[in-house]
Amino acid sequence: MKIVLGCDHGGFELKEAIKKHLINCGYDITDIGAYNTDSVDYPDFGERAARMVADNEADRGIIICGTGIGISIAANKVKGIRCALCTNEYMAKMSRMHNNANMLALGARVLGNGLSVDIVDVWLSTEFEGGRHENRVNKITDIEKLRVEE
Ligand SMILES: O=C(CO)[C@H](O)[C@H](O)[C@H](O)COP(=O)(O)O
Repeated sequence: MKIVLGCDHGGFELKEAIKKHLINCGYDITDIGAYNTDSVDYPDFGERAARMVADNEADRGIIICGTGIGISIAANKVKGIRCALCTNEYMAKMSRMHNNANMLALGARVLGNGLSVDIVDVWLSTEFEGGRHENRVNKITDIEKLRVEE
């Protein structure tokens, strides 16, 4: 599975920890930055990672800022993206089972590294349940179709 990682300065250290873990697990990782803790703007990285997922250059995306809020809002503006901001393993599991989330957002100033890695592991190993949830996810896609074409 190809995974794109992105973050702002607030998420840099957690992104590095997650990257190390995922490489050890054998995932194919693309790191689009940030590459240090110099101040940057989270929408740039949220959008870049989201476009890679939307364009099938990555299967999933994991993005990190201070709270996870700003970067998830930015990613969710990209057509085809369902980015879930998760603060625990239950949310991570449900975001896959019920919402078929293709991106995960984490808040580095909210979560410790250990919990974050556990959230990532659950999120990556949980399948979409389909069934009644398929129709609901399709309705989200229908909302996107109302937008003026990009
Ligand atoms: O977007 C955010 C909040 O929704 C992120 O937490 C950012 O990392 C944060 O806003 C960055 O703040 P800073 O004071 O510039 O470090």
